[in-house]
Amino acid sequence: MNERRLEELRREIDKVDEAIIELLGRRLKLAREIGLIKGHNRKIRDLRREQRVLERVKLQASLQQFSPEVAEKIYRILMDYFVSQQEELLRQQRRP
Ligand SMILES: C=C(O[C@@H]1C=C(C(=O)O)C=C[C@H]1O)C(=O)O
Repeated sequence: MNERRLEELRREIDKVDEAIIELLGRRLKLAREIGLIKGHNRKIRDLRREQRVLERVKLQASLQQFSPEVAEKIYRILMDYFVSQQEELLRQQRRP
């Protein structure tokens, strides 16, 4: 019985993981669009905006009884990645 419940819960976790990755894919598309709007004349990295994102995410994390510190670490990694993807997109645009 416990085994069955464990399998059930793991299937739920798999679904949650799928949703997380799908949302990250959505976030990536949005970040790329923003990168194109910024273009070559504006700095890609916006630390003030990143600070605001971190504040929101940490607040949401605590409302979900999730560690704000862990949420912050995850988001710092994510935002580095999104910035690098925006830069890569603009680099590709420069190539003939
Ligand atoms: C997506 C943006 O570009 C960068 C990436 C951010 C993010 O992933 O949330 C936030 C700020 C910028 O450093 C933006 O300016 O909104």
